[in-house]
Order: sequence, then structure tokens, then C-alpha cells
Amino acid sequence: MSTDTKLKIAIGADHAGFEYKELLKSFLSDYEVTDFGTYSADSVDYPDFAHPVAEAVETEACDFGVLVCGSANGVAITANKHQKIRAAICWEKEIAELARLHNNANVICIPARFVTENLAKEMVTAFLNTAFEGGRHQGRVNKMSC
Ligand SMILES: O=C(CO)[C@H](O)[C@H](O)[C@H](O)COP(=O)(O)O
Repeated sequence: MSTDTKLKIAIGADHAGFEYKELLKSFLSDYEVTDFGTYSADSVDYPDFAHPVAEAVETEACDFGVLVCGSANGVAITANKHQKIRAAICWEKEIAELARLHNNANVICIPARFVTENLAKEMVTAFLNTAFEGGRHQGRVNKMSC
């Protein structure tokens, strides 16, 4: 019997990110995923979904967050209002890796209207499988809080 504990992922999106969220949810079958909505393509307000995802990560109920909206700006701005959240907008696989390596980002924000489904999957995979480098980056991350 495996004793592996699955990483816990909080996922959320607005209507613009709904389809990608559904896709990523299926893609992340090796993880314990909690879906904070939205649950259809009907128009909604992204803060209603970004705050719950940020809270789940901030309280350590989940290890990482995945947020999707049209440009990723709305969900990232909202999530970053939370003290313990470092939410990074990603549009290239290497940016997703750097968000973990250098910034110890704990939420990845995906712009569904500007990246392909395949790239979204690649970025989430890279994000979840890259560790924070620490070292010179630790002090910089410490200085983010105000
Ligand atoms: O938050 C955003 C922009 O900052 C997201 O891209 C939203 O998904 C977008 O604003 C939704 O736009 P819509 O015209 O209401 O579909």
C-alpha cells in the first residue's frame, strides 16, 4: 500500500477560465484537487473565486493554487491581496518554473484567452514540479511583505 500523500491543489476560475479549469482539473488526477468554482460558463466576478482559492492556500488547507481568468490579471491582483499569497501570472513554461525557483510563488494564474490548453497544462506541470531555489532569493521573497 502506498503511503504517498497527494499534494492538495485549490483551483478556481471565472467564466473566461471555466473551460480551462475543467480541463486542468481532469489533468491533475494525481493530486487532491478542491474546486472553488465557477461551475459554468455564465458570466461571474473573478474575486468571488480568487479569494476562496487564496484563503485555502493561505490557511494551508491546500499546498498550491491554480487560478484561471481571461488575462490572469484579475485573479492575480485579487489573490495577491492576501498576505501569504505570491500569485504569479504565467504565459510561458519557463516563466512558471521561474515563479517557483525565484519567487516561491504559491498560486499560478493562467490567462485562458492568451495561451493554448496544452501550454496551460505544461505550465501547471512545471509549476507543481519545481522547488524554490532559496539562497539569494529567500531574502528577496522575505522583503515582499509590508
Ligand atoms: O480579470 C480579468 C481581466 O483583468 C479577466 O480577464 C476576466 O476574465 C475578464 O475581465 C472577463 O471579461 P468579460 O468581458 O466579462 O468576459
